[in-house]
Amino acid sequence: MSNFAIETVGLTYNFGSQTVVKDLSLQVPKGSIYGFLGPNGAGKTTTIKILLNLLQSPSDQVFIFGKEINANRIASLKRMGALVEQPAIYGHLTGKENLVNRCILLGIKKSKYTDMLNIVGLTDAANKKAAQYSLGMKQRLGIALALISDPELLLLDEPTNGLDPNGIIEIRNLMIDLTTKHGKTILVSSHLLAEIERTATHVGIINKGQLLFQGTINELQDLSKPSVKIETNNQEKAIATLVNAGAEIVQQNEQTISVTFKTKADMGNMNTLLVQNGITVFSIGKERKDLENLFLDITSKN
Ligand SMILES: Nc1ncnc2c1ncn2[C@@H]1O[C@H](COP(=O)(O)OP(=O)(O)OP(=O)(O)O)[C@@H](O)[C@H]1O
Repeated sequence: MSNFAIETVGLTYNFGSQTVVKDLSLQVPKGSIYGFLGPNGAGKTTTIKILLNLLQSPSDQVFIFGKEINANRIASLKRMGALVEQPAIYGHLTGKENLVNRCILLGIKKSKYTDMLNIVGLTDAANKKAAQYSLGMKQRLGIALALISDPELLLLDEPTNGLDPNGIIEIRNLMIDLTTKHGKTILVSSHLLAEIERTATHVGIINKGQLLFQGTINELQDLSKPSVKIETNNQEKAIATLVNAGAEIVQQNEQTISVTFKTKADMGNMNTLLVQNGITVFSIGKERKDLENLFLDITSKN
């Protein structure tokens, strides 16, 4: 049995003569929150549409819970819920009515709507017209609609786009609840790493249709070279002293110097060296390149 909720194998997709997805091999583990990242136009929405069979993939390139999608279309779609682009909501109906409508359409017990409102935190707004919902509430209602048939896998295309910080936090917490309390797997796309770095367990980064990185969020963090940030009373002299001793300066400004390091002992040695040369060290500490810069590095090199 496959451990992956989604697996693509060398997936390639063209719009006319433009290759939009190139040799893409995604592996989304069951139970993960998989952050599908890439700049605008990278091919994220196209990939999600292929995963939902809204665009047809060549055979043997897309597998949902281990089953080839074209040969198992209905069975695969039953296991997936999705929010792609704008949620399909009727503004003149209340949140409850939108959900009840969907239940009727899918032949699901109407009472299911209460669970859905509860999961997405809209119980208090159940009888309010959806047109009066905030953008974040609309997104949550969209997720409730996607969840109503109880799919194991949710595909969310930029669900935090246009939301204010509170709305982003609500979606973030909802995704964590859905995986930890309700056993779902989520693939969530974004063009901003910062929006998903705190929730994603796994990350796939694409640019121009190609996968540039795939792994756990910790593996992504390990890629950023650790460095030591030093603040002294004489930056010029400190830089000269460190460079003389063979240190690699990665960044410098009026207040601080960042130097690569391998072990804690290196940090101690740098401190001693500076003090012995008459420099006062105000602070010295390990730092990591922030993930957003790492993301920009990865996507701009290709
Ligand atoms: N229906 C279409 N016909 C032709 N080209 C398309 C079509 N849909 C998307 N494209 C092109 O495919 C490329 C990838 O677009 P896609 O929407 O998948 O990117 P994305 O990563 O989701 O970007 P964004 O974050 O801007 O939504 C773009 O160059 C886009 O212009």
